Amino acid sequence: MNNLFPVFLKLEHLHSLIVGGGYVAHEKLTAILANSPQSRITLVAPEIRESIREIALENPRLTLENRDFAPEDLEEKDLIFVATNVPELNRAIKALASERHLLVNVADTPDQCDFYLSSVVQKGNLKLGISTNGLSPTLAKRLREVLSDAIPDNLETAMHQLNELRNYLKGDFARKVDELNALTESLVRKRGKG
Ligand SMILES: C[C@@]1(CC(=O)O)c2cc3[nH]c(cc4nc(cc5[nH]c(cc(n2)[C@H]1CCC(=O)O)[C@@](C)(CC(=O)O)[C@@H]5CCC(=O)O)C(CC(=O)O)=C4CCC(=O)O)c(CCC(=O)O)c3CC(=O)O
Ligand SMILES: NC(=O)C1=CN([C@@H]2O[C@H](COP(=O)(O)OP(=O)(O)OC[C@H]3O[C@@H](n4cnc5c(N)ncnc54)[C@H](O)[C@@H]3O)[C@@H](O)[C@H]2O)C=CC1
Repeated sequence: MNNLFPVFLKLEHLHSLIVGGGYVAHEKLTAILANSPQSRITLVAPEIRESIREIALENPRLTLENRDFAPEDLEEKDLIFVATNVPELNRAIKALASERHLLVNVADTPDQCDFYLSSVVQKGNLKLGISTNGLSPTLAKRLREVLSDAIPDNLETAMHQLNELRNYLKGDFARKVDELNALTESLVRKRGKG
């Protein structure tokens, strides 16, 4: 049983903090920016990889702080990604952040995470997030590849057409639901049932 509650965050409305500037921090950063390029992010670390500096050059909403983490870094932040190579420090940051009711992801420490990153299938406006409840990120990655291939590219056109119809039917909620359900029924009709 997977008890995680999936949500889709508008990271451009939030201010995220990444603590650490190594390989794992780079992975988190690219996962965030691949989905939400307008994210507002501050990254703090005494050593920051060149690959992260290059990303910062192209992202004015990414601020690099080249120094040790300080508790004040948690101020005015919404989401915290902890990825230093000092496990005790990661735990201490998680504790400080939780005192402030912030949501925290601690790299490689699922029991310290308030949320996990998911594997993401993107086809235009369609987005699927995949979680294995932390059991196998590799399976999540493979499923992303399988689903990316299986989902037809022309869904984008259908999505736009349904959106137009949805706007056209605005007003009478019950009628809108009936019409949209009738129109999309063929998408879910079981094979063999006509
Ligand atoms: C719990 C979670 C917390 C979180 O990080 O948010 C977590 C934890 C851990 N990951 C570890 C390892 C790896 N992670 C990946 C890849 C991804 N990991 C992601 C998410 C998550 N990873 C969350 C659960 C997601 C779920 O519910 O399924 C993805 C989906 C999203 C993303 O990170 O962007 C992204 C795939 C993106 C894509 O390609 O689609 C690979 C494979 C690879 O890189 O090729 C490996 C190596 C192989 C392996 O171990 O499977 C380790 C052990 C580290 C060690 O051994 O020391 C831990 C710690 C532990 O499990 O204890
Ligand atoms: N690189 C990998 O593929 C894997 C890494 N891990 C674990 O993930 C963690 C991070 O790994 P990497 O990113 O590869 O390490 P890394 O050595 O590349 O980066 C660590 C980062 O933490 C920063 N840091 C250290 N003290 C800090 C402080 N006081 N304040 C702010 N930042 C500080 C460093 O400046 C550096 O940027 C480690 O615990 C590592 O054991 C686990 C599995 C795989």
